[in-house]
Amino acid sequence: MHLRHSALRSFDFDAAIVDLDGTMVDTLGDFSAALNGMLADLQLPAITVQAIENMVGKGSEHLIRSVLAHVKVSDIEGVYPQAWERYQHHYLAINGQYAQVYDGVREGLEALRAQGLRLACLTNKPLAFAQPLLAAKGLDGLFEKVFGGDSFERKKPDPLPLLKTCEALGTAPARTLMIGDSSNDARAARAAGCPVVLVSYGYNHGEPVQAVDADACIASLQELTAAPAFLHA
Ligand SMILES: O=C(O)COP(=O)(O)O
Ligand SMILES: [Mg+2]
Repeated sequence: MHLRHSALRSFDFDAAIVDLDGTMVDTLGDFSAALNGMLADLQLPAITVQAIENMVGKGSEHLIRSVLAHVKVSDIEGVYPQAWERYQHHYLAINGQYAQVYDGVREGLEALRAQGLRLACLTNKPLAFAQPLLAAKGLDGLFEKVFGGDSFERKKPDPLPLLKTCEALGTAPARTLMIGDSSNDARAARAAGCPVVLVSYGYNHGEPVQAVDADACIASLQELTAAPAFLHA
């Protein structure tokens, strides 16, 4: 594991807050199926997975607006209500069918739990999408709390969802590790006062994740437990 700040070793964590898309589950196939179903219903051109990848991470509202702009819709706000209705319809119909849990996720999280850490999932995805996805992938039992992009007034990169999640767990932000895949997660964590580790394999808006200000960058969640000093200095 590449640690950028040796101070991280001095932390003894009570909990971890784990991002969903791009961190635990590769959901690009689901996003592609739901968005292209929506576009077909609206008689608009299809979008590639590569283009979608750079738009994921800031919640569904941002995603739909970005996709409509990408296919050159001029009246985005006029089309938005129907687009959102069609997107929800398609997403809920396929949720998890074209998505895969990344290697090492289950093992890494189980090991954190075995070390006594409490786990919460915090995603910018709507809660109504996140809960069935975690259940479909058999990950739901790992988490004491699950919060979505619509659970609080503001989404990541605002610190509010992290602070609210710490409050729900009853843990101090400085003793609660954020595990994510994008600058959204890192910025929210920094502002909330949570240490933050990013995975190298997710979606970071088309930018190299190694350039993001975080405490470590890891290739698998299993690395968190392969270096016990990281967790219990
Ligand atoms: O924007 C999304 O729907 C995905 O968000 P997440 O990376 O916070 O899970
Ligand atoms: Mg993510």
